[in-house]
Amino acid sequence: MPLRLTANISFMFTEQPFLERFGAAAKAGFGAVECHWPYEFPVETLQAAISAAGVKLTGLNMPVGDKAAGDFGLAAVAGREAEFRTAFDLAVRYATALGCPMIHVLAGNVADDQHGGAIGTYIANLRHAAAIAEKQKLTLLIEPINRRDAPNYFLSTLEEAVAVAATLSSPAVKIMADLYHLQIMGGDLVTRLADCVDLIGHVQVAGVPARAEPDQGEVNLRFVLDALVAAGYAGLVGAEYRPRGRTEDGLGWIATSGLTLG
Ligand SMILES: O=C(O)C(=O)[C@@H](O)CO
Ligand SMILES: [Mg+2]
Repeated sequence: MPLRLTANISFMFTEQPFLERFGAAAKAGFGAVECHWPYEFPVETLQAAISAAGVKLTGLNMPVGDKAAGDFGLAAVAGREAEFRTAFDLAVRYATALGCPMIHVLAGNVADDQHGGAIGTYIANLRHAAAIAEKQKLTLLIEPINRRDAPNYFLSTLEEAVAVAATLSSPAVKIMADLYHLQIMGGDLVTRLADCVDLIGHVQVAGVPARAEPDQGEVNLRFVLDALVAAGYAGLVGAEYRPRGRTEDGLGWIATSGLTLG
């Protein structure tokens, strides 16, 4: 079975206002989309846009806290557990109302000398969220983000994510394997991903280092995706890149990717 591609409409189709991107993705052939933070719109408005476009929303991010003040997630940030729970509840409300099965739980920025303490906060917050997600049949994604783009982000390597997911041992907690971040943080994608394939809940793709269409750069996407399938991965693949030009003009890479759209 070929893997199915989703369009991340927070990076793609940004030529259109947000609500019009569902329709733009559908017109380009996508049957599924994911996004980052849809919270500026009421749930009913999003439901209408998604249903009019005839697409499925497969993933969204939980709120990150005060982005203007430097927040990029709350899960590993000590002292903000109440805020984490409120933000998580909002994400669950949106996800369930929109029929969206996956929520990305962002860890947040933590100073290097605070990492030792932050792991306890991270595990406790994820445990709380996982219990809710298990009941609601949602999947929580944790994503290692590379340290070049996000130097203070708490979760930066695949191996750390594996250790966290293994500690939690919840069917609701999976890793979002974004090949862009993972290539920057050590590469060796085929072997490292195969070693933890059972813990991978979602894959995202972009070219490296440009973070544009994955048809250029240092990763042979087809080779890596074929290896993931051979290792047993059968989930979705999100196109999370910044198009070099107009989004629609840059979709040619899909034809040779082995991915399916519909
Ligand atoms: O930046 C990424 O990579 C993501 O997947 C986002 O969800 C976080 O900004
Ligand atoms: Mg990503």
